[in-house]
Amino acid sequence: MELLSDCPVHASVPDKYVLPPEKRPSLLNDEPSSDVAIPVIDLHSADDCRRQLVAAEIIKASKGFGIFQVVNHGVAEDVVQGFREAAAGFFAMPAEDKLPYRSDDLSKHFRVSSSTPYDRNGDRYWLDYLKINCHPVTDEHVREWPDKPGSFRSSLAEYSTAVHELAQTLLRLIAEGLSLDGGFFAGDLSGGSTQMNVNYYPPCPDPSLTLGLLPHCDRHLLTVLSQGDVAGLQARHGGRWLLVRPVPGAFVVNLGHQMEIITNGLLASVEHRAVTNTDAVRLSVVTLIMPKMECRIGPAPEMVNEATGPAKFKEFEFSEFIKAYSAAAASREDVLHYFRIHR
Ligand SMILES: O=C(O)CCC(=O)C(=O)O
Ligand SMILES: [Fe+2]
Repeated sequence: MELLSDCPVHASVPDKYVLPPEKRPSLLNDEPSSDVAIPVIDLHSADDCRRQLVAAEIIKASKGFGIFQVVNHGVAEDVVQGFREAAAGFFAMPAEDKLPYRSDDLSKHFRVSSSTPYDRNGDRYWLDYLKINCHPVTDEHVREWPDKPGSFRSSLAEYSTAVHELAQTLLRLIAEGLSLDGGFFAGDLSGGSTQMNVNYYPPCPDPSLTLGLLPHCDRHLLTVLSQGDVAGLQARHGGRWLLVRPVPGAFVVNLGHQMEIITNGLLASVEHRAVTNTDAVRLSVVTLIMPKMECRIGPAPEMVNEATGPAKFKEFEFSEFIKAYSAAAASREDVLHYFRIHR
C-alpha cells in the first residue's frame, strides 16, 4: 500500500479512510472542560528533598488519569529535536528511499507501514509509522535502523539512551510513591527490548471522518511520548476525551496494561487515541518500556492489600499477554478479560 507520506497533499479523504459513523471522532464533543486538565509535573525537584512530593504527585496523576506530562525531565532539548528532525526527514524522503524499509508484516520488529487495520475489520487510520527496536542500542539493532537521513542512527541512539534513563527515573519514582523498593520495576519488569513507534500524521482534509489512531491502551509497562507542538493526542477520562495539550519540551507519560496488573488495578492503564488536523503534520515519537518476554507478571504481593482488595489478575508470562493482545481487538476490556480473576 502507498504511504500517506508519499503524497504530501491530500485534497479529500479517500473512501478507504472514512470510518463508519459510530467510530468517527465526533470532534464537536471533544473540547475539554476547563476544570479538568491532565497534570503537568515538574521533575526538577525530584533531585532534592521534594522527591517524596514529586513521587506522590506522580501517583496521584496515575490514579486519577493514567497519564501525565513531565517537564524539567533531564533529556536535553537538542537530543529531542535532533531525533524529531531526523524522523520528520525520514517521512519527507521520496517514496523510493522509504521503499527498502517497507513491510506490512505485523510480526516484524522493524518496519515502515501505513494505516494498519488495527481492529482487523479493514478500517484505515490516517497515519504512517515506523516501528523500531530502539533499546538497548546494540550493533544488531542499529544495523536495522534506517541509514537515511544521515543523522537518523546517531540521533536515535542519543534519544533512545536519554529517554530510557528518564523511564527508569519515572519507574523509580512510581515505585517509591507506591512504597515499594525503589528498584522494584528495574530488571526484568522493564528490561525487555524497547520498542519505538514513530507516528506520522499528515494534514487531513476532514478530521471528522477519520482518526490518526483508534482508541487503545498500551500493552506494555510505561510509555514515554514526545508529541512536539501539534495537538492530537486525547485520553479518556470520566467518559469523555481530554486533549493532551502540547507543553513545550514536555514528555507525555502513560501507564500500560502491565502497570495496571502489577499494581492490582491501583494505577490504571489509560485509553487514548489520536485525532487529525487540517493544517500541520503531526509527529509523535513513542517509546514503549516493556518486560522481558519470559517475565512472569501478576499483581505484586505488596499491592494486594486493603486498598486494592484480593488479587484481580492471574499470573502469566508476558509473552502470553502479547499473544492475547494481538488476537483481541486492542480494546481495554477485551484484553484484560483474559487475565482477570472473575469472582
Ligand atoms: O500519536 C500519539 O500521540 C499517540 C501514539 C500512541 O498512542 C501509540 O503509538 O501507541
Ligand atoms: Fe498508545
